[in-house]
Amino acid sequence: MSVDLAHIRQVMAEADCLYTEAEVEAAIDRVAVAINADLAERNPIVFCVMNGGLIFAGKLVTKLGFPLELSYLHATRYRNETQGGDLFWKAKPEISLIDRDVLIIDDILDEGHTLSAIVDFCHQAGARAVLTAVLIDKDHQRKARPDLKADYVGLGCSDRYIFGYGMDYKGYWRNAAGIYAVKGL
Ligand SMILES: O=P(O)(O)OC[C@H]1O[C@H](OP(=O)(O)OP(=O)(O)O)[C@H](O)[C@@H]1O
Ligand SMILES: Nc1nc2[nH]cnc2c(=O)[nH]1
Repeated sequence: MSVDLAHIRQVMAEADCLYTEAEVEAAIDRVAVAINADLAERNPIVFCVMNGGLIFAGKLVTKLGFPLELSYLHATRYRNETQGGDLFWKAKPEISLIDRDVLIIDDILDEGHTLSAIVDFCHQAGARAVLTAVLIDKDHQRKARPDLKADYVGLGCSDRYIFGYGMDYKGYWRNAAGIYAVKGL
């Protein structure tokens, strides 16, 4: 499928900026302070959820001042679309989780099916504790479970389709240095 780059550029030009780069960086700092306070003695395995978690995870882990192991996993249910479907595992963790404390880092908690499935997987794989950090939590009533929350949340947003800081619009603008909402979505 060919990509209409003019459309991709137009989406950026018309988008609403929800958070500037400075605001996102301040949120990442706050999350790092909380995680440093909680996990410094727990020798965690930290997983970045690809692709969207890449920027948040990369920035966050450099602010964590304690020993940790860093890896990635790849589960997707949007696959460059703006509507979610079934969860598809592209890469499961290979490192043993038995009796380990695990921190999952992702960009967004939307309906939460992705994070729930990843947390369940880690528990089934023998993790002692599974904690979650998301850059942004979307506010609506469609969570996979009503009580679904991440342990560490940088920012909140209204129920719109957002991109930037790792989050894509049709595979693009993960590189945007701010968090934007698509006009009309
Ligand atoms: O809370 P949910 O409704 O499950 O949605 C959140 C997930 O959706 C996005 O992933 P996506 O499947 O788009 O893959 P990507 O990370 O490669 O963009 C995002 O990175 C989260 O992992
Ligand atoms: N880019 C992006 N990915 C998502 N995955 C779930 N919700 C969203 C969203 O609003 N934006």
